[in-house]
Amino acid sequence: MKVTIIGAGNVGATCAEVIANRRIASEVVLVDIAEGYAEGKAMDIMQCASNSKFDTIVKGSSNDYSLTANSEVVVVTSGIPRKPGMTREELIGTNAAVVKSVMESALKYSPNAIFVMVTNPLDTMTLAALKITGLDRKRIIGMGGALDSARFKYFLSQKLNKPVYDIEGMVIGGHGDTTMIPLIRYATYKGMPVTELLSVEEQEEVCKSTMVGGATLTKLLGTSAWYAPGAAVANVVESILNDFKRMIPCSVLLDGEYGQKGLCIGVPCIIGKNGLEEIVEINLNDKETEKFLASVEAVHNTNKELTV
Ligand SMILES: NC(=O)C1=CN([C@@H]2O[C@H](COP(=O)(O)OP(=O)(O)OC[C@H]3O[C@@H](n4cnc5c(N)ncnc54)[C@H](O)[C@@H]3O)[C@@H](O)[C@H]2O)C=CC1
Ligand SMILES: O=C([O-])CC(=O)C(=O)O
Repeated sequence: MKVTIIGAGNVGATCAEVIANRRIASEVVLVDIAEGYAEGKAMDIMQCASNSKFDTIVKGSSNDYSLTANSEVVVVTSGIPRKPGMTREELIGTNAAVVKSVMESALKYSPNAIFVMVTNPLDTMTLAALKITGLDRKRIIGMGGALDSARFKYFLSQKLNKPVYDIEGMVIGGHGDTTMIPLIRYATYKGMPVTELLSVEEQEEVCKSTMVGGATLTKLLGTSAWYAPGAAVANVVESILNDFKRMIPCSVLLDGEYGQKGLCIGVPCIIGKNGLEEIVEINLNDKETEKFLASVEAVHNTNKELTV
């Protein structure tokens, strides 16, 4: 099982390390435009192997895509991250050009791959990848909701003072500071609705912290986060390679689901060997529907700036 990761920076290299450490794939190829960088990251990760006890082979390539040939999954993390004070949407110009160049090269060598998009602004870059390649929507999945949901569960665990492992929760909508929708009504602690365990103010605090989770870390770190993003991507890759059919909120092209068409946005998806196996249409109440429609409008507005 071979995975290519384009962009050997913070998120790409972390994802490679998680995939190797958890033995999710047998081979990982990191590709980066910066000369020597991907080779260096790959060598560093491989020098973990004897202590961390994994057999996955991690290779690096300075923009030579022949090494990526016949990957089952291609992860796209290449592009610039935001700096404190910026929105993800401000990255659109630079990153759309990067996505265009890498998609064409990657597809040439791995014509049957499933693509997992990470580059921001995520929902728009996922749509860009679809437009550039003309691939079926099943094969291009944007990773945003897996990360946002992990943050949601973390903030719930902090507020409830319970282990994160005992908490379930999902975030849908756009992967943006104001567009994501933590579904608090569906969140549970061991099956018990968190809405029965937290006050309305506490619930609002958790949702707010989740929505600005990426911005908070960007302010603290000076660049955007990588550990949780890398782990979230690895989980999506794992569900594809093993055909686990896990339900993971991902940004995919809607074709009538949730009453929407022509945009990629986070919705609950069944992720398996074909990529997007199914979109799950959960019931949204009036308030959630209103938030979803606002999120759809915001993502459409960002998409208008796309020139690829
Ligand atoms: N969807 C999500 O949930 C998340 C998305 N992101 C996004 O992921 C992207 C990467 O973030 P980081 O890894 O932190 O950035 P980074 O700057 O650490 O790494 C990006 C890498 O891409 C490489 N690159 C640029 N152009 C390239 C090209 N044409 N071909 C190959 N490699 C190229 C750079 O040389 C760099 O090594 C950003 O756009 C960031 O906003 C980050 C975290 C979460
Ligand atoms: O905040 C950012 O720009 C990076 C990202 O998407 C995240 O960490 O959620």
